[in-house]
Amino acid sequence: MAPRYFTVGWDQLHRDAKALAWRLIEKGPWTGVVAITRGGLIPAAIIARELECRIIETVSVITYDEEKRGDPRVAKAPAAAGDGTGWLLVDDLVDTGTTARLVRAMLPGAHFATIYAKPAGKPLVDSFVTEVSQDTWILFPWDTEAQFIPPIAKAGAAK
Ligand SMILES: O=P(O)(O)OC[C@H]1O[C@H](OP(=O)(O)OP(=O)(O)O)[C@H](O)[C@@H]1O
Ligand code: HPA
Ligand SMILES: [Mg+2]
Repeated sequence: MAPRYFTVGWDQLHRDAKALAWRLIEKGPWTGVVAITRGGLIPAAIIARELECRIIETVSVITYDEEKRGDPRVAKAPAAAGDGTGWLLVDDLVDTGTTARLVRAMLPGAHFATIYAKPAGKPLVDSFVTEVSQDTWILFPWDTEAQFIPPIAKAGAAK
């Protein structure tokens, strides 16, 4: 398990996705957006809205079961997008780069954009917004919910 967590709320996710859209608008125009599902779906929706892009394609890659990494499996290949030229490929983050390597091989012409990037995956991304350390696990808003936490004094007394 990763030793530290970085919690991202909906507001921050929206802000960071819009910051990515600002970087991408000057690199376009784009034929369409390819979302790497599932994590790339919400970032792709926000970016497509900002870029006024109506064409959305998907590629589904399953690499993790919760925080455990396995062999990447393509559950759905992109139906359109050719070799990716003119298309924007969007994911929530790049971590080890396992997913990115696989998808880049399918769409070598695409511009690959993620909101967050860890050092091992950073060389595989064309555009990103925020770098986090390799030992940080990013908690996305769709994977979390708010819950009660006991006061520090009570938590300390239990030790
Ligand atoms: O750089 P990597 O080490 O490959 O990790 C990054 C990938 O892992 C997560 O997807 P996951 O496999 O959990 O599937 P999901 O998007 O459906 O949740 C995340 O959404 C990225 O796609
Ligand atoms: O840090 C992460 N957070 C959420 N999903 C992930 N998939 C790979 N790395 C991560
Ligand atoms: Mg994913």
